[in-house]
Amino acid sequence: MTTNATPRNPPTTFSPPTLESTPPSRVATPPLTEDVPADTPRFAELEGILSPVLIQTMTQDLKFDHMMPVQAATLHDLLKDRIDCLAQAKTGTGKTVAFLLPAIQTLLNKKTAGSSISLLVLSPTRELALQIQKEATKILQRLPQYKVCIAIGGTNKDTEEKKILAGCDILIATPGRLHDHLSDERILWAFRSLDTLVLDEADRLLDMGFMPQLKKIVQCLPDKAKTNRQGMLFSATIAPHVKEVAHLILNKNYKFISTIQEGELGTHERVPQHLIVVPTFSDVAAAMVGSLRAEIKLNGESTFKAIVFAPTAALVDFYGDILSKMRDMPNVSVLHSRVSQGKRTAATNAFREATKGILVATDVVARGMDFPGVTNVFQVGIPSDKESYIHRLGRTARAGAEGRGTFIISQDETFFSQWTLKEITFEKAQPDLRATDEVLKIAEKMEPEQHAKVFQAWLGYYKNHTKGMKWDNERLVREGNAFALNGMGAPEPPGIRKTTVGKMGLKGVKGLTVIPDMPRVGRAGGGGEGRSVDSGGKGRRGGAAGGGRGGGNAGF
Ligand SMILES: Nc1ncnc2c1ncn2[C@@H]1O[C@H](COP(=O)(O)OP(=O)(O)OP(=O)(O)O)[C@@H](O)[C@H]1O
Repeated sequence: MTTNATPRNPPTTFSPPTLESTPPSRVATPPLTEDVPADTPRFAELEGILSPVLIQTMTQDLKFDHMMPVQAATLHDLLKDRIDCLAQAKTGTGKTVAFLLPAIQTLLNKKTAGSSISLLVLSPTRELALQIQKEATKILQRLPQYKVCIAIGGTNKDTEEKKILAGCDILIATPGRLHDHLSDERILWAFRSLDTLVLDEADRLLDMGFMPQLKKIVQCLPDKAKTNRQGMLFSATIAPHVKEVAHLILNKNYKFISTIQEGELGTHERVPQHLIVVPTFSDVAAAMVGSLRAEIKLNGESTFKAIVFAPTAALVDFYGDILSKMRDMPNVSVLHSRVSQGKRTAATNAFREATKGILVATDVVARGMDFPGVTNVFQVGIPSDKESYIHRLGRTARAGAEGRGTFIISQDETFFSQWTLKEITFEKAQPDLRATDEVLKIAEKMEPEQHAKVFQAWLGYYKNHTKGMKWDNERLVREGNAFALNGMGAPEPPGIRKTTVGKMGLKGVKGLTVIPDMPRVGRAGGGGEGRSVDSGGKGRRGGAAGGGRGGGNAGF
């Protein structure tokens, strides 16, 4: 499949600095403490392109002075020429405004408030959808007659429906819930003259996990050519498959605009990335504690705000429980898809507002989430892929701020740092394992059900990486058993139900304790038993029972 995509075509109207040239000089933009480049155009200079009211909002309310490079590089194509674009820029560099501003101006140019949906933005997670809704509402604060609605999973569908039907100009949605809504004729009708369709975190939405839903959504929408609908894809990473499937949303002759150098991995130069390699999986949690303590000391406790990423929901709970039992840690919260939506939203909002604290999370907040003032990102265990590493790290050092990254892996996972992330020059640091006994004492006291969950999640996750680690299934089970005994302090390796063992592809593997399936009476009991794999990535859904469909939360 070929497209006529133009590789990194520098924009013309604003002659913004191409990032390929010298690094831009910087100017402080109140009230942000971060710096933004000074040699991009100012919002105040956009008269005749943007409505005066939007310019006032950007400059007086949001106090944005200069455009960020990706905003300058795309505005002309997206707004004046209304060209379909695939846009790439590093994490935390203002992509949200880059797509919202031209799309909102198009809305103002074309529609009176409440007439029909003009802009649809799709997001891979509910949290990101809520954040984009907030951002769009801020941009429209002087035009409150235009309504920004939301369609995400885990919330009341009828309430959403009523709001959409009451006159919605902009809809921010996750694919699963939107698809559910589209079975309603009245909602379909609201899309009759859609002007703009945006995929934020496009490469995630266009990967295998979301593709079937996305195809169905596009089929439901009015014909792109007839309605002259514009397509925009934005992401910090453009995985190779994206250019092949971009035609689902974009015209054949779409433009590819990137502010990232070719061959560059796309992480910020100013983020020191530390690599800590521990001898075995059982040492990972202690190294995490040791490294957190060192970074808290370095940063100062009063402003230490960190996200600790772990591969699966069960491992997030495991690390979260350990950290929250340590007196010297700031407030610890956890976030993953098994947490109820109400708690997820509360935890997200609280962490956004907090000046200090630790959020332990899965990839559910890896992409797009803008938590101000995150000083550190820790990745504990390998992520599912290179893109995930980049997006997770991008939760710090946003909009010109400083930040630090720490990647903690066991010896067997070093294939990932050596090969998958070969462009990164890591600063190697020695593990501090002084917390080993402390961690083990806390882990030993956990309920057998929690040990079983963590063990099962661990096996399920690393089963997907046996090739990289050059392990066979027996080695996987041996390592898992050692982790259960030495890392979790379980009295013996937990048993796994027969069906689950089958689903994991571990039938007949030596060293596993297989326990009989639960009798099939309803869904009660078991506290999470019956899930096959508590998977963390790439659209693989978790197990069958209990976790809910996730409606666009990608099963993390
Ligand atoms: N022109 C600007 N001047 C100053 N700050 C800005 C400007 N544009 C956006 N910002 C701020 O920069 C921060 C990062 O922006 P945003 O969240 O859109 O990043 P992103 O590129 O989408 O990141 P990610 O790849 O993680 O999704 C936000 O707090 C946003 O309000």
